[in-house]
Amino acid sequence: MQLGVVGLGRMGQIVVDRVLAAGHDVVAFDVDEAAVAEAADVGAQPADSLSDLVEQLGDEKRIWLMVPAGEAIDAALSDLEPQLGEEAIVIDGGNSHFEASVRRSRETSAAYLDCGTSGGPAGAKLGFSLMIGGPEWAYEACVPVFDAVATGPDGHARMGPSGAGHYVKMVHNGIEYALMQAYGEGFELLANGRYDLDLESVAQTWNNGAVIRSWLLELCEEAFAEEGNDLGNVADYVAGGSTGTWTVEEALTQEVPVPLIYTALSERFGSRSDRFSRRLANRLRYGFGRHEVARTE
Ligand SMILES: NC(=O)C1=CN([C@@H]2O[C@H](COP(=O)(O)OP(=O)(O)OC[C@H]3O[C@@H](n4cnc5c(N)ncnc54)[C@H](O)[C@@H]3O)[C@@H](O)[C@H]2O)C=CC1
Ligand SMILES: O=C(CO)[C@H](O)[C@H](O)COP(=O)(O)O
Repeated sequence: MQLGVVGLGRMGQIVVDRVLAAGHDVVAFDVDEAAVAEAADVGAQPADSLSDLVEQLGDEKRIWLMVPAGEAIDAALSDLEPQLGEEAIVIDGGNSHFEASVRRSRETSAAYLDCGTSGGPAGAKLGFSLMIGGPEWAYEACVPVFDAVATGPDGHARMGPSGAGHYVKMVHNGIEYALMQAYGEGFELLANGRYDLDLESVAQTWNNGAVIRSWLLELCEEAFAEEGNDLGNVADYVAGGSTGTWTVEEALTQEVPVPLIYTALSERFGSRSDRFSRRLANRLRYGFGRHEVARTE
C-alpha cells in the first residue's frame, strides 16, 4: 500500500518509520524541508508540495495528516481539495476537536477518517493506540496502514461515524489529566509526609504488581530517576489544556459529572500565575479574624 504523510514532526516521522518498516511505500511532505529530507533518508519519497505529494500517489490517494490541530488542518485540506475525489481517503491523526472533524468530513469530497492517536513519541517502538471514526469502507481500506502504525491489529478500531475517533481521544485525554493529577497528589503527600522516602523506589515498587501500575507511573519513576527525588528545577507550571477543556465542556453539555477531570484542568490553569484567590483568602483571614497576613517581602 502507498501512503502520503503530511507533517513530519515528532508524531508524523513515527508514522513514516512504522509504515515503511511494514513494507509499504510512503510519500512525505512537510513545510519544513529538513523534515522532508529526514523522511527521505529513511526511505520515503520526498514531495516538495502538497500537490506534488498527491500527484506521486497516483490513483489510490490515502493521505495521513499529522500537523498541529486547527488552522494547519484546514489549510492542508483546502490545498488538497482540488486533487481529491470520493475515492480518496484523508486521515487526520492529530488532536482535532471532534466537531471540527465532523465539519471537515462534510466539506471534503474525500472519505475522512478522524483518528485519535495515543502513545506519544515514546511509544514509537511499540506502536500507537488508534481510535478511528468515519466511513467503514475507508477504515477497512486503511487497515494495513493502521496495523503498521498501531501496536498491531488490536491497537486500532473503528469507534463509529465521523467524529467518534476524536471524541474518544478527547475523553482519553481527560482521563490522562485526572490520572496525572492523582499520581501528582499521591507523590506530593509522600514527598511532604512522615517518612523520608525514595520516590523512584516507591514508583518502581508500585510498577511491579501494584494495583495502580501504569505507563504514566513508569514515567513518574523515570522522572524521579532523571530529575531527582525533589524533581530538581522542574517548574511548578503545566502547559497544554485544550483537550481537557473540550472534555469538560462536553461533560457540561451532556450534564455528566466529571469532578476529577475538572479539578485536574483547574490545577493546570492554576499553575500558570499567582493564585489571586489564595492571596485574597490570605487577606480575608486578616479581615475576619486578625490572623497575620503572609506577605511576599
Ligand atoms: N506529541 C504527542 O505526544 C502527541 C501529539 N498528537 C497530535 O499529533 C499532531 C502532531 O503533533 P506533533 O507531531 O507532536 O507536532 P510537531 O510540532 O512535532 O510536528 C508538526 C509538523 O507539522 C508540520 N506542519 C505544520 N503545518 C503544516 C502544513 N500546513 N503542511 C505540512 N506540514 C506542516 C510542521 O513543520 C511539523 O514538522 C497534533 O495534532 C498533536 O496534538 C497526538 C498524540 C500525541
Ligand atoms: O494527546 C496527547 C497525549 O495523549 C498529547 O501529548 C497532547 O498534546 C496532550 O494534551 P495537552 O497538551 O492538553 O496536555
